[in-house]
Amino acid sequence: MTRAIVTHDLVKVYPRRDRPWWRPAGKRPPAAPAVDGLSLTIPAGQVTGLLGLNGAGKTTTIRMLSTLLRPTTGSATVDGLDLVRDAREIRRRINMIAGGERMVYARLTARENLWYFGQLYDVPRARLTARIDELLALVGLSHAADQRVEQFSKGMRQRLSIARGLINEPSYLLLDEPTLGLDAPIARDLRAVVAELARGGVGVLLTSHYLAEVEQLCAEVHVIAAGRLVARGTPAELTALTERQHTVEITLAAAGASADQAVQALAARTGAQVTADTDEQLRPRYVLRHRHDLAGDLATTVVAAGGAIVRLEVTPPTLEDAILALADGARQPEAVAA
Ligand SMILES: Nc1ncnc2c1ncn2[C@@H]1O[C@H](COP(=O)(O)OP(=O)(O)OP(=O)(O)O)[C@@H](O)[C@H]1O
Repeated sequence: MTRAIVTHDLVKVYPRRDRPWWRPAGKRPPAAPAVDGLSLTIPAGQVTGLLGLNGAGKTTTIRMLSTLLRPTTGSATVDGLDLVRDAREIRRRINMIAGGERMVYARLTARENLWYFGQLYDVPRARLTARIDELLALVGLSHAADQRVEQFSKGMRQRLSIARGLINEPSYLLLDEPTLGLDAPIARDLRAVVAELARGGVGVLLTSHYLAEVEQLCAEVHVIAAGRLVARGTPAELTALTERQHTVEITLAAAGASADQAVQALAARTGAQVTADTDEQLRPRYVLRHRHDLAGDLATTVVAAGGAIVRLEVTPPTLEDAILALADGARQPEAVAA
């Protein structure tokens, strides 16, 4: 059996809360599902991204996979174990870290918190003491181990939440915006830890609004919109899928008929869209849009035609463009196929 979390047609409909208690439920339309038939695979040993705009259903999916929320219909397995029937066993193998949430107790010290959660996860006592020390060192809290959490800064609490999420040495780690609100160096350390865990065989599911983080860590990304899968692929594949274009902007020192002809000829030959105007200093400026980066060709052509380049700037398509386009596409009748 390949080790993975596999979901089949997972659906979650939250009960409607906008009905006053005296009004009968019968006539109202049911609430739209927050997750609507989601089938995905989160393999062991890699980081898999789950992306979508606000309200797409990412947190709901993570809460179902962490057994905190029961699916309305559909099923999921974790290394072959059933999400609902084997929830107790699954809880030992899975953990979740949610950014901005402090899933630790203020009245307890850092060490006491980890001891408490370790017991909850049935970590053997003989292992637990050493594990707590390792984790406190990992998140840079060894010096504050015996301080009460109420005296901690926000960043320290978040770091302790990360240690809590790793206490049971999970086989699968569900990360919901894990670096939200973290200082850049701590966020970078956390990314390094996540990459290392994946290399060691842990299966990680990551949601993040920091797309650079997603591009850096994720082997594969699932994009969801309104609870449904709209696309799947490597970050590079998704970026290419949307056919967003490279934009090359070139500014020349002075107007010249042959440089102008050269730019227009290149655009005609490649099928690039071209617009011509002038900058604030009235120097000729051209903007070319094409699926490929034409900067090299453009520079060579212009120089060969005697033009002097004062500025050349390329804007490649980004994963952010892709997510926006995919989410947009999902609202149109013919959605981008997954
Ligand atoms: N407890 C709840 N009760 C009712 N509806 C909910 C509840 N939690 C979430 N929803 C709804 O379910 C949908 C999906 O929400 P969810 O939080 O899973 O999205 P998300 O992709 O995590 O969004 P975000 O990026 O904003 O965190 C939204 O329409 C949201 O309003």
